[in-house]
Amino acid sequence: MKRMMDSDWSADMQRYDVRRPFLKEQSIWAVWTYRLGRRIDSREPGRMKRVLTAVYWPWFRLVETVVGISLPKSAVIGGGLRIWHFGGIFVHPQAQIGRNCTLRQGVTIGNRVADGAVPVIGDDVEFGAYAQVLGAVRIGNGCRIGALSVVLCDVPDGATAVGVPARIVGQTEVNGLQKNIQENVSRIMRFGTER
Ligand SMILES: CC(=O)SCCNC(=O)CCNC(=O)[C@H](O)C(C)(C)COP(=O)(O)OP(=O)(O)OC[C@H]1O[C@@H](n2cnc3c(N)ncnc32)[C@H](O)[C@@H]1OP(=O)(O)O
Ligand SMILES: N[C@@H](CO)C(=O)O
Repeated sequence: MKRMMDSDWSADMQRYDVRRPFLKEQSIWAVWTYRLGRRIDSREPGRMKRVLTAVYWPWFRLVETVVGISLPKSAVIGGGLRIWHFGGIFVHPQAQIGRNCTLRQGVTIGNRVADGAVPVIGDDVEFGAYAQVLGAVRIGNGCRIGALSVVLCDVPDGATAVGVPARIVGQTEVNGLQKNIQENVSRIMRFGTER
């Protein structure tokens, strides 16, 4: 069978910058399984696709249960996914995650209520351990979500969101735009006291 090139998987592997990652990082089993599911879904309809899909489901359930990482193949996740550690990681089947994002143990990207809308995550986003991002929120490019934070609102490009519910505590330069909320807030406060 012709080997299919999967540039997203190649990008994932680059982020797992260790020798023999399959022996050292359980999370790569889940990432590999997710990419396999996407490749099967992209095949032309036919008997082979049906057979592969039928075999895929028990394999997916086994890996999901063993490593505690649920990456449904219907979710859209860009290349360069890096998951540190494992356990309690759930991505909603309709979620969208950009390129080069980093997840950690306990992260949930899902809805706020059953059948509710789900997050859209930009590129280069870092999720701290046990971060929860819930509902119809947009997380911009280059954001950082603090450990144990619960994000219920949009987070602009380059911002750091922390706490329950999450608040923005900082913003860095993304795409050439200098933004720093903390600086702007102190400037406004200084202006207020100097008048
Ligand atoms: C086995 C392992 O090691 S697994 C690895 C686990 N580690 C992680 O998951 C790392 C996640 N990283 C974090 O949560 C970090 O604190 C970050 C990235 C959110 C912020 O880091 P920094 O930019 O250095 O922010 P800094 O430490 O200056 O904090 C800024 C403010 O946010 C607060 N803050 C930072 N992180 C959090 C958090 N997770 N929850 C609540 N508040 C937080 C700080 O107290 C500070 O508040 P203040 O301005 O009122 O004093
Ligand atoms: N480097 C790891 C530490 O365990 C992380 O960022 O999660």
